[in-house]
Amino acid sequence: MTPQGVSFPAELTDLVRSHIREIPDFPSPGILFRDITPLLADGPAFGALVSGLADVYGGRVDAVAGLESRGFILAAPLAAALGVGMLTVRKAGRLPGPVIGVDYALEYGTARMELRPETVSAGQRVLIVDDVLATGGTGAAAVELIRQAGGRVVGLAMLLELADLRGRDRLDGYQVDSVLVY
Ligand SMILES: O=P(O)(O)OC[C@H]1O[C@H](OP(=O)(O)OP(=O)(O)O)[C@H](O)[C@@H]1O
Ligand SMILES: Nc1ncnc2[nH]cnc12
Repeated sequence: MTPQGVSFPAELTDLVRSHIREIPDFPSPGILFRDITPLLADGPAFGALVSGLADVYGGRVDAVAGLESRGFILAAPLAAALGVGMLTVRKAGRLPGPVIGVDYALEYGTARMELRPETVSAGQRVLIVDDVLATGGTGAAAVELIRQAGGRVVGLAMLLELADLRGRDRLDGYQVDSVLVY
């Protein structure tokens, strides 16, 4: 697949930027945490974000995969707005079986993501959605899971991208669209 990025309206990017809080040394020393809760708490801003994403991806995807847990908050309303199903990529031990799993490293700590392969149809065009692209470990794990389950990853939509952490490099060959890049 040739990655062809989509562009989000500048007003949407500005709206998101103005609703993100930056917290130094959370959840551990040296991490600058980008807090999306002010954006979620602002109804018109959150609505504009979901509408903006739906405008861009409408007609292009058959399912939206949300990555636990903050990715769920964005993926669920987007899937509903697009009229497609939502796939839940969950942290280890949360989904009843049968599941497939992939281990990965985070900016802070390690984790394992799981997916119920029965929720994915063969060849389904899946958009992966998450709030933050940092090292790319979570996104790469999700790509692997969707692929193993028989889905076709058409891209990854990220609310925020922390460019210094080069997560995009781990997603080489996939379309990665970020509303706001730091
Ligand atoms: O690109 P990466 O380095 O993999 O990091 C990005 C991931 O880290 C955060 O999730 P976290 O595991 O902190 O969980 P949460 O969404 O449950 O807060 C964030 O929501 C992304 O999913
Ligand atoms: N710096 C950060 N802020 C918020 N969420 C994150 N997930 C991974 N790194 C993060």
